[in-house]
Amino acid sequence: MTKGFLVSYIFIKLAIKNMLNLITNQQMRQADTYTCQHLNIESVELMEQAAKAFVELFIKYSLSDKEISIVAGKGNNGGDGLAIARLLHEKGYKHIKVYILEKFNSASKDFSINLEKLQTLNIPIVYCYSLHDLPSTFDVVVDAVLGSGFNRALDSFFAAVFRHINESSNFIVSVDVPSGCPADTFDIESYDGIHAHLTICFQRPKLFFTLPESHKVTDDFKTVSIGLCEDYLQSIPSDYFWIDKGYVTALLPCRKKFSHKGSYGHVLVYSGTKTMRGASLLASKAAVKMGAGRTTLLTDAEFFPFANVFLPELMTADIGRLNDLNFDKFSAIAIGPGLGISETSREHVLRLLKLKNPLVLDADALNVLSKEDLSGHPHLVITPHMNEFDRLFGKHKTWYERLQSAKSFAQENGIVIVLKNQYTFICTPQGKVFINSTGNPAMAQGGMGDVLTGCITALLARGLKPEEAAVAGCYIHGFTADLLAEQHEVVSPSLLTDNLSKAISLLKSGPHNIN
Ligand SMILES: NC(=O)C1=CN([C@@H]2O[C@H](COP(=O)(O)OP(=O)(O)OC[C@H]3O[C@@H](n4cnc5c(N)ncnc54)[C@H](OP(=O)(O)O)[C@@H]3O)[C@@H](O)[C@H]2O)[C@@H](O)CC1
Ligand SMILES: [K+]
Repeated sequence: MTKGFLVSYIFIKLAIKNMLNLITNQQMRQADTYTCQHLNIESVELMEQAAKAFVELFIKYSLSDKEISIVAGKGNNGGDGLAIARLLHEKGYKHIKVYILEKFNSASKDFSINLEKLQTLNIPIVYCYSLHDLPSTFDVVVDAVLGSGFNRALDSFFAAVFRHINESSNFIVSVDVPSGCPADTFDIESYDGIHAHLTICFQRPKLFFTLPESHKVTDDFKTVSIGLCEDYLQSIPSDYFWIDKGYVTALLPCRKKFSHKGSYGHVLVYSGTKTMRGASLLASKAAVKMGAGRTTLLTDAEFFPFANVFLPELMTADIGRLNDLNFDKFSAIAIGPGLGISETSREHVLRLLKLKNPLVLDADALNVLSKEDLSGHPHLVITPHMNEFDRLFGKHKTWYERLQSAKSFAQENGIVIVLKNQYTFICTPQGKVFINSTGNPAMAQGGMGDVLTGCITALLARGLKPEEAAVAGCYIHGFTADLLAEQHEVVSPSLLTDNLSKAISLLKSGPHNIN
């Protein structure tokens, strides 16, 4: 092993180790106990740290002139709420009122300690025995009724309180999880808990928040570190990982001195039907901007002049002379964007599946296949959206079920499935799911998937493994759009593609401002 290789190997290992593994509520509670024992601190100190971390983020929302109602239960989530009330008071917040729901069998020790501290301050506390003890409207609610200890169906009192808060508040911020949220069971069918505008999670985002069904529970979520032992958390087994910047930057290959175009791989993009060639042009341009050494567009000879004017860097190959084409020279191939559904399309895709070149299948390349066609290729990435996925793998009632199908198929067949979502899931042959943390609604426009296909294919051509190319491609695609969305209401696929290379530089170096 050379020294340079060894250094980058260690760096990548460390980056994986430091990536956030998503864990269950139960495991989080074990981490809570472990941290207290290991650091020799009382659990109430951990509660103080959690409340501080919450407040630090909360004050960034500039709500100090609003009336803040802290609605608390009597477990530790409620204890957090009381500590938050005290800390906001210390920060100079003038309009704080605390409502304690009295329908709990008992109070936790740390709740009681925080209640005692709160009672010494000039903050109104209302003890609520019925719905009538709550005001008719709220401005800002800090929801601290139930957290990870939520363990059974809500009774009519809690359901009525939560309905009232949902219907009569301007802004609801939940502590750790929205009260009543089925974070581990994913059972959202008849949800009657809090619908937060923002949830501030402790230490880890919840897997549930990455599933589209969670829109009933929270509009947005942010995660704050509360000082739990990271080494212990990282040792908890999990199949789900939240992709972060450090992991992706460690994956990206450097452009080295004395390198040349041959050092960065050769991408082949199959062009689509005459009416949808824009899709393959977008994929090709994304491959160029993502740093592939060469990119060739396979298309009809009559289209060569248009392709060359659109993107002079593109090379062209004649689809009419396919039998003369030496596929061995391509380091990675993309097919699907604008392909069209036909028997000929299916023949093209099946031919590519017989080759060993790293391959990305998207859109119509998936629409002409069945799932049986997808096994046996050693370097295959497929990038379906929900409908494409369900056509191949059958209808799914929930996103959690869909995710489980993708996870097991990827593992059983040794392929990478990029299941597109606001938080795209990348399911790997090792049975892991990487969850992409970048991207935003400004990207919702036709052609965006074609750009993603180009990004992933270029990274494959540059030598990344299929799961690495998929993870890095998704992250950079969304990261570029996030930077652009600060200045643009809509981030079109062309705009995103034009800025890919700049965004990669910023990703590696910061600061994160694209202009
Ligand atoms: N993990 C960490 O690292 C840290 C966690 N921290 C915080 O602690 C929170 C977890 O606290 P927790 O364990 O006390 O549980 P919590 O959510 O307050 O609820 C318990 C109470 O609710 C009750 N109850 C349950 N279901 C119910 C229902 N359907 N309807 C009615 N009642 C119901 C239950 O009743 P019981 O089952 O005992 O009868 C009990 O009284 C966590 O989310 C975070 O905010 C931080 O402070 C520090 C670091
Ligand atoms: K809560």
